[in-house]
Amino acid sequence: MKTRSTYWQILPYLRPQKQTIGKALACTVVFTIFWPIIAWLVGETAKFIGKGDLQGFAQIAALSAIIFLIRGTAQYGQDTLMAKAALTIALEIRKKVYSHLQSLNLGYFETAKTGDLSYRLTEDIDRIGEVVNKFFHQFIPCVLQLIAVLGYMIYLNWQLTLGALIIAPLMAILIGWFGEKLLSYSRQSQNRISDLSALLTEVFSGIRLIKAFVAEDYEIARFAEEAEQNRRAKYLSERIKALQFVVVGFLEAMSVILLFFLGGWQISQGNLTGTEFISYIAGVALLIDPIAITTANYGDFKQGEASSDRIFELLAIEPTVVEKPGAIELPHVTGKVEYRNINFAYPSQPALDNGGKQPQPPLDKGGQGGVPILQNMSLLALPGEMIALVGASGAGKTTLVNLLPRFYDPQAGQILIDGIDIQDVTLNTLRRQIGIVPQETILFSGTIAQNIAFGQSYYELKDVQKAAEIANAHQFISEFPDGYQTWVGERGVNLSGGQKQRIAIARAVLLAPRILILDEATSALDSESEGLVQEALERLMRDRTVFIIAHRLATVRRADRILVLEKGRIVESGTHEELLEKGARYAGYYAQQFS
Ligand SMILES: Nc1ncnc2c1ncn2[C@@H]1O[C@H](COP(=O)(O)OP(=O)(O)OP(=O)(O)O)[C@@H](O)[C@H]1O
Repeated sequence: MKTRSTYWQILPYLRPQKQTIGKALACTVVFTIFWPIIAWLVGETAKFIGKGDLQGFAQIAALSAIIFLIRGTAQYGQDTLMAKAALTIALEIRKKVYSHLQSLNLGYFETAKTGDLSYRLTEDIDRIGEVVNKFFHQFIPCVLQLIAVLGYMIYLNWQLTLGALIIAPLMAILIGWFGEKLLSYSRQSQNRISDLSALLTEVFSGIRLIKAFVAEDYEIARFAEEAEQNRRAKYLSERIKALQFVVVGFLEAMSVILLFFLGGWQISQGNLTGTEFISYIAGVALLIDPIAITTANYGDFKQGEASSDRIFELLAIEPTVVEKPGAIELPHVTGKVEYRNINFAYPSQPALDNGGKQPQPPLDKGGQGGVPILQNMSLLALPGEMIALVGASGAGKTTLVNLLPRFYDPQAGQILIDGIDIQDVTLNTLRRQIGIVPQETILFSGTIAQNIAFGQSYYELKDVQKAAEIANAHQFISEFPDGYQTWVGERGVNLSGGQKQRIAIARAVLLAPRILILDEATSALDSESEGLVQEALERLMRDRTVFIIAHRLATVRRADRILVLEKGRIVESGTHEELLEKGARYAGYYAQQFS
């Protein structure tokens, strides 16, 4: 059961805006004070017109002009100040959610749907901004207007007002019921949109595969099904909204009829004059808008609560890889790496709930992982040593190297670099000393130079160029008309697999880490490209401690040590010659590849 609305969690974001909100509310108060005055003006105008007193009417008209000018100025202040506060609050929440996501560990993103995350970061946060805006900019002014106008009506004739308000509790109950319905349908509808957005991200990033497998029709059907679910959920919430307007409108009309009846009766009893009744009716007319707006607001707030739930659910997920308090900076290392009795299992991951009702419990802190992946793993890599990891798919090679930059933490054991436990150092200083060249190079939107200097806020172009030269990338980059300023990534220039890899190598060269993790590409490159990549890798690896997930025999052969992994254990270790001589697993792989 949900106990407290997640809206309360917006409060800390409101605090820094309290001055702006305060000024906006001051404008609102000025604006509101004029409502009963307007009702009074209507009565007075009717009186002067009824008497044919044009001079009196002219005075009232001049007064009205002044009143509307002041009121307009207050309204402008209220609108702009509130928009400013709401947009800033949305911006702060967006920045907070984004930096929170960046702090989550890699494992989280392996299960999260990227489309869903981007929906939360865009649409859901916008909706929270709208709720804040509407709350201060519409809801509070309307409530104040209701209070001011009702006060004036009670002052004119309390019996009449009591009669008009008889229907109010019934309305409140109905509005509450509609609100709950709307909240539930909005949650469904928002989750559906997230699903749709997740599906689109998946489809467009895998479009090549879809075409290769002629899966277009299948994907169209899948999209149509998701889009239909989305339409259905949205339609249900629109139907509830429409019904709400009809029911509330009907009750409003009934209360007006009742009012006229009671008004006539009060006039006949001599308790009310005709002019007062006109002012009174003007007051009633002034109530209609705020009632309609607050009713609609209530629906909006309930819909917005689903977005708020989804945002604070994200913020409640705790990163599992965190720095210790008082973590030290890892000094410049020589590159000695030691794994001591490491046990590791991937933590069981709760994905974000699509029902959206409850914030998810934080990810487990690594204690109760699932199937053991690495078992009692120990190894020592000396500075400058090149260690090749080989083994069947799923043996745990990637997992082993992923523990070094602390993408995950092991459940037991220690990893030391130059004798310092990596748990004791800051993540930045640890990761900056480990270069990674992944199997598949990701290029971000930006220039080639920015991509090579990725993650560095300041860089010299000459250093980038030098890195590119070492990585055998300078020549092809220079052939582009814009050279290093050529735009890559989305909607940028297309680079071949080999060119991308050389950019990734240049990245690592520029970083100049003492420790290097290479996941050798398995995709076939043309022989020229392969030669250039290989040469670039050789230069990159020189004098560094290298862990290489090796697929090419050439690499394996020249490694200082080859570790053969099987089911999370090192089952063989030695040089190429030693392992061949042993005639066991490695020799088997070798024979298999050559045959
Ligand atoms: N994020 C993850 N969550 C849960 N299990 C995972 C995750 N990543 C890998 N695994 C599992 O861990 C085991 C080891 O995977 P790992 O990627 O380390 O193997 P590998 O030897 O590098 O394989 P390959 O050569 O195919 O890349 C596999 O059974 C895999 O299914």
